Amino acid sequence: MPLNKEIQPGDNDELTRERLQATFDTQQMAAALWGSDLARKRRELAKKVDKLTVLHDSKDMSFMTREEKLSENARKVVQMFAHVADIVEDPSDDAEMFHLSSNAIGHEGHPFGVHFVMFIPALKAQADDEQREKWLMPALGLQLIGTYAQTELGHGTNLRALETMATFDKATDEFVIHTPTVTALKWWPGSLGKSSNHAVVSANLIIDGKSYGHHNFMVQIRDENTHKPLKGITVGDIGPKMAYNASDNGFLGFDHHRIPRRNMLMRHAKVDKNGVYTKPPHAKIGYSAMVHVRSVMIGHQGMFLGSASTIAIRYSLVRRQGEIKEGSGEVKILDYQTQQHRLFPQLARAYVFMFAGKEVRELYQKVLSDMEKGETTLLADLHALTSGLKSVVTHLCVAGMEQCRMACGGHGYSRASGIPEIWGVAVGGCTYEGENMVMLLQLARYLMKAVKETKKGKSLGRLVDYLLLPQDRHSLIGRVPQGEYGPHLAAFEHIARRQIFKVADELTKLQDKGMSKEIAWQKKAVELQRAARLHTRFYLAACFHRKVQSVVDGRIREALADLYHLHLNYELLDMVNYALEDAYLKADQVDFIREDMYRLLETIRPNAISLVDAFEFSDRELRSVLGRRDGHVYENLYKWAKESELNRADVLPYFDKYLKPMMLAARQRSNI
Ligand SMILES: CCCCC/C=C/C(=O)SCCNC(=O)CCNC(=O)[C@H](O)C(C)(C)COP(=O)(O)OP(=O)(O)OC[C@H]1O[C@@H](n2cnc3c(N)ncnc32)[C@H](O)[C@@H]1OP(=O)(O)O
Ligand SMILES: Cc1cc2nc3c(=O)[nH]c(=O)nc-3n(C[C@H](O)[C@H](O)[C@H](O)COP(=O)(O)OP(=O)(O)OC[C@H]3O[C@@H](n4cnc5c(N)ncnc54)[C@H](O)[C@@H]3O)c2cc1C
Repeated sequence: MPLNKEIQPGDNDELTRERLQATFDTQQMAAALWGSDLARKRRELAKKVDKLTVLHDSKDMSFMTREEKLSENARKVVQMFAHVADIVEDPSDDAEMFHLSSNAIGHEGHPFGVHFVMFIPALKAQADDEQREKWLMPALGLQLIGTYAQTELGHGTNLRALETMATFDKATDEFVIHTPTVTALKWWPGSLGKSSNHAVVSANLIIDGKSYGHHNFMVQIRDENTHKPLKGITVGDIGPKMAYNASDNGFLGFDHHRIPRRNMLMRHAKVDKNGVYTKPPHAKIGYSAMVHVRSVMIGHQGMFLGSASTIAIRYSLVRRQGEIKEGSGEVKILDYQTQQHRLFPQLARAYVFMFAGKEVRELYQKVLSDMEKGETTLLADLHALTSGLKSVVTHLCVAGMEQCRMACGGHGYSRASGIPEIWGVAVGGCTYEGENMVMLLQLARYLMKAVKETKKGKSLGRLVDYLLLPQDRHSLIGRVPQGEYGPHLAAFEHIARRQIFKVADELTKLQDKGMSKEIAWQKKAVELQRAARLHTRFYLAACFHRKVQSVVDGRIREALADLYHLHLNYELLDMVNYALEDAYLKADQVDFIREDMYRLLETIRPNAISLVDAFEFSDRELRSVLGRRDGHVYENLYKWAKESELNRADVLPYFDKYLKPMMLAARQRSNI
């Protein structure tokens, strides 16, 4: 029995030969990646979606207009929910539902895009019991479609500057929701433009002329039957974007629109009928829906990079171009060292991002259940971790996906590769849920606090315990027996700790000279975000280490360890300047890291296809001609191109309208 369970009759022989080289069982590797239960569920649901033709794309989405895309995904999402009980084991399992959606709908968006990822999590965390009964139950039952409307035309990052007002009117026991300026228009919320009929709206709570900062309110925006905007509400689509064009991100304005007092989400903060305000147990508890998305994004982004790696690696085993040894025939492009160096580190990143995604979800679930009991101690740790991971992972994902695209040469640039679309979706993640630089600075705030605690001999939390450890002056990389990678991980730790303390000291020095804390922060902001990045990259490497250690099966552990060691080498080289600055690493050690990385590229090469097969992306989910599981790329590229709307006729009207008259006129002039 081959270890790669992907082999099927009719496959391209080249890929079959590659698959037969695997040193591990792909289904076991899939279990390590997704968790065994989810891997099994994914496999089963993909088979069911294959059989349900109502869930299939009616044509390739690349050839559709925006309106066709919106309508197509609305059709499929409705069918998906109609059949959900036959396809998934547990419709309340977000991970299983995400995979169903990924197979049936793809990642370009659909009318329930924000409903499940923000609207429902906001209700779960912020609505009180009575409000949950009123809105959460209908929302889960798909009786209404919700969105999360926080960002405004003028402000997205600085939430304190949001302008939308919710003024309490004691006489009628209502809030008056109002958009005072054009910059106060809500701008960007997903599925708002044309699909949603309800929104969780962030607005400044004003009672008796006093502002209490922004809070969340439930607002019905469209009539349930006619779907027309309610009186006092202006709503529409904000236009095409880089990607996500099957999502109707929208704008929303209110003209003194009245809602009942009980439409403020009141699990934590409250306003009674006399206008008496009760503070929440934590000032930022109302930000929980954002933290939710940041926590799910990590694994999803890993999946996007995993998809791009699958496409590029499979294609690199089908594509032959040039010879390595003259006269011995063209080689598969994956046999070039440069191609391996371009792709395998991206594959390793995809793996670790998925592992980190799982860890962060576990912490999120813990914080959520704590919050239910009014306990918020771990909220700051979760905010710091998700802020750093969100920023570093999205940044590295899009950089990695771009490598995957370029590694596919010209065909990578075609939409047939599938990479442009997932790249466009993934790159949105650098901006939404907190612009990356801003979120890195949030983590930096936490790290600077951690330094203060460390100086008192205390730790701010588990994630920064390592700051208490003494700093080694020199690395042991290359000075310990071959195959020991402890010093590599120690180097990540050293680099992060040094940068964190360095910038903390620099801030202190500036303040000691009389500079205000805020100005000193500005002077050191670039260094601070670097500290946050290095801390997060250490977290990721340590997470990879934890995962490898936890694997029981020897073959899986060995194959994963190869990827982990490649990750350590590649990432260290990427940030080697930090280790050279204080002579922690010497030139010969850098050479050692490089040589070991090249060795690992060769070690990983025979397992390459099985490492990507282990993601178990179905062809339907991957939506890529280049990344087809069976490797039949060329004939299908030709078939795909023939679907182009431009091929509907040999001659298109613009020829007769513009080009022909121009050429005729040019010929006539030349005959004169
Ligand atoms: C399928 C794909 C769907 C995609 C859907 C996308 C949806 C969206 O994009 S929704 C909109 C998302 N918007 C954002 O993410 C906005 C980003 N901005 C912020 O989160 C905040 O404004 C901020 C964190 C940058 C600053 O907040 P602000 O309230 O102004 O901060 P303060 O200076 O008052 O306080 C800082 C203080 O608060 C702590 N903190 C901030 N956020 C949290 C949190 N979520 N949980 C816990 N603690 C938090 C922060 O750590 C500071 O603490 P101290 O250092 O102790 O003061
Ligand atoms: C695909 C997509 C989907 C979205 N979906 C939703 C949604 O469903 N609901 C919703 O409410 N919003 C949504 N948004 C909006 C999104 O959350 C915001 O765009 C995002 O938070 C960034 O805010 P901004 O646009 O105000 O950027 P800005 O803050 O204007 O950022 C511009 C630049 O200024 C810098 N900057 C800003 N503040 C600081 C600072 N304090 N320190 C240093 N640099 C700073 C940034 O780093 C960046 O370089 C979505 C956005 C996108 C792209």
